[in-house]
Amino acid sequence: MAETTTLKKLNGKVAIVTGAASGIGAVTARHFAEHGALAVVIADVQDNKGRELASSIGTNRCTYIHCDVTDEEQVKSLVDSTVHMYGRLDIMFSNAGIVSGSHQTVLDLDLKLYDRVMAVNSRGMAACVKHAARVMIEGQVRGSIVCTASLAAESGTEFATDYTMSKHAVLGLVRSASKQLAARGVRVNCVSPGSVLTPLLCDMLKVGMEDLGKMIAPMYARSGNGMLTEKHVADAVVFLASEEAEFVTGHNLVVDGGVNPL
Ligand SMILES: NC(=O)c1ccc[n+]([C@@H]2O[C@H](COP(=O)([O-])OP(=O)(O)OC[C@H]3O[C@@H](n4cnc5c(N)ncnc54)[C@H](O)[C@@H]3O)[C@@H](O)[C@H]2O)c1
Repeated sequence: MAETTTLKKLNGKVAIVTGAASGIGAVTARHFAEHGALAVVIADVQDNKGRELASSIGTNRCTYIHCDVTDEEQVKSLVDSTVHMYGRLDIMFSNAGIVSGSHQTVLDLDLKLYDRVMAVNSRGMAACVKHAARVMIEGQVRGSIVCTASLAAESGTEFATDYTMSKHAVLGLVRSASKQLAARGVRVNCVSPGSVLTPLLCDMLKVGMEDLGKMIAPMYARSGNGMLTEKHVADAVVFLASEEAEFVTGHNLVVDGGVNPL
């Protein structure tokens, strides 16, 4: 009984998770439900995967909404529909992200790919923070917004210039928004995961899931911590989203087990 009570850190909360059809977002959406969230809205562009996840969590408290975060109208509509269906918005986990299909060193920067990465990872993130914060303030909710940054948010990389720039921008957004929204009762933080086995990292490193596992396992083996998984990141997001973190805002919570390849 005591165990069940301590697990429910998000009792009664209404949450949106973007980029929730896969990887870190999918595991976090499920984790929100396990932590007692009243409702979890899964937002993504992968409709089949998003719908399957929503029904596996349970359609009584989980809904899938198609939302391309590069389109501000779709983001506004996602937030408004959530408030319409569930009466409020307590938590926004703004997590959708992509990488370019090429290595993107500065000398070879393909600016069309650059624009796409910035549109999802930076502009999309800003739209989610903007519209979530507006409805939280309007509903007088002491809300929590958590964005997904990256280890690449605070360090340069050998390649992926566009991705690195887009994640640096997330830190600027979180630090500014947290200052602007503190007096209105809305907290804004981010998580910065190390390498996690997801389709995004496969795309970035141009390998399949099995080979990716073989590539990153030795790095984690050296640390003695075991592999970093989506669940470790989800635990950090639940903490930031919960009232346990009620005095935490403007923070970048690095989740890498002390193994930082950058
Ligand atoms: N996997 C890692 O090692 C790692 C490390 C640091 C940060 N991150 C960040 O974690 C976040 C989640 O990535 P992941 O690793 O779980 O990858 P993933 O590819 O499994 O998930 C990303 C999700 O975002 C969705 N998405 C892409 N474009 C979208 C758009 N325009 N609108 C809405 N949804 C969109 C995808 O459909 C997908 O479901 C990203 O922001 C990524 O940059 C990942």
